[in-house]
Amino acid sequence: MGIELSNISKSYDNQNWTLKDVSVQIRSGEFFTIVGPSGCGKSTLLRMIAGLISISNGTLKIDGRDVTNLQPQERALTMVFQNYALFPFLDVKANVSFGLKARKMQSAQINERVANALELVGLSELKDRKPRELSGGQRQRVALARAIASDTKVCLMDEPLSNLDAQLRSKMRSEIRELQQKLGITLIYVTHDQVEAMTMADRIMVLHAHTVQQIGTPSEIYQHPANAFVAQFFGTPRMNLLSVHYASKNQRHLKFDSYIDYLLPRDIEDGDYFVGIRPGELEIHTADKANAVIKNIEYLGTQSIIHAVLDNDMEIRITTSKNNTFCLNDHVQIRATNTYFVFDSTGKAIFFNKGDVQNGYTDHKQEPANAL
Ligand SMILES: Nc1ncnc2c1ncn2[C@@H]1O[C@H](COP(=O)(O)OP(=O)(O)OP(=O)(O)O)[C@@H](O)[C@H]1O
Repeated sequence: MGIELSNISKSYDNQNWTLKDVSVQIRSGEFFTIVGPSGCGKSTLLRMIAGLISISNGTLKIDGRDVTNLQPQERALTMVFQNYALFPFLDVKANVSFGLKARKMQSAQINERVANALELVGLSELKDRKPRELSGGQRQRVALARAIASDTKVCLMDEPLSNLDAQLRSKMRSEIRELQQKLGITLIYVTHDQVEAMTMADRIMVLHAHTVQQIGTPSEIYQHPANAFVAQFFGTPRMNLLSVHYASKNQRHLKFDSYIDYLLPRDIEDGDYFVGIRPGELEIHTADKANAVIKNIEYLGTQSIIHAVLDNDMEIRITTSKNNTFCLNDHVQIRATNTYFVFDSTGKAIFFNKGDVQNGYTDHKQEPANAL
């Protein structure tokens, strides 16, 4: 079932917008991730879709039906929460069947659905256990089984893996993705973790400062970020943003040094810009003309992250291969390769250069939010 959000906004206090004008069409069977920093309104948006909180403005349609003002149980969807929301006094199968009993379903049908759902998440053996007798990952699977057993075509998940350790989280990511594909459900998944968003989703919505910053596939968002916020949110370590002041077409006064000079497009207007370069797209050399000093080296096994300070005091991050031979306090020369972005003074992406491809930018960003 497809889900259509049209100019959805939320104000908790009638004075400030927590979210403003969120519009998107989520396709049937799509894995759609909502990502952004803490407090940007991800849970608020999910809860509005679920019907747990009211929508201040805008329209929500599920499968073409206007559900903006309907109760949660009238919206034909299920939700999996961060804390799993299991009943501690009920065993696994009773937790999974709870919603079905509430819907007055026949017990033979309930048993079949519960057995199938537990089979799918690999918990058939543990069906008589209480939640306290399960590991975190197993509890998460009970919550998933409950969503599966309900047999709705839309499932909402709010940071479902945040209580799990890194290894289990990575395993559950692929399990959830596989289940979603197998069942063909539409899944809206909230996370603050850019890696989770990138690895799981068909498409990602990036939220920040009360508005949608960009909607796109993981590769669109990584290759063509709409603005400096999105560019820095995705990718580890973060993209470097180097401020450049372009004073006249004939004479460039750059806060960085002459190595960045040639990166600005030829026909750019006077003004302040940021050149964005991912740490893996910089080269580091021992050379006569040093322009930076190494201040810190993080050894990560397959690569090292070098933190250096440029002659103009700007900090810059560079990733190198595992055979890093540089040392603290080395004077080095840092050079840009030919993959980089240019953002205007507001952070909007206006230009990118990738290998031999140079291009102006199309504007993905929505209009900024107005005050109430
Ligand atoms: N019931 C509420 N009443 C008033 N303000 C609220 C309420 N719920 C959330 N907020 C505020 O709305 C903003 C967005 O909160 P929300 O929980 O949606 O963010 P989030 O992106 O999910 O954050 P996190 O990743 O930390 O869970 C926050 O500033 C929060 O303080």
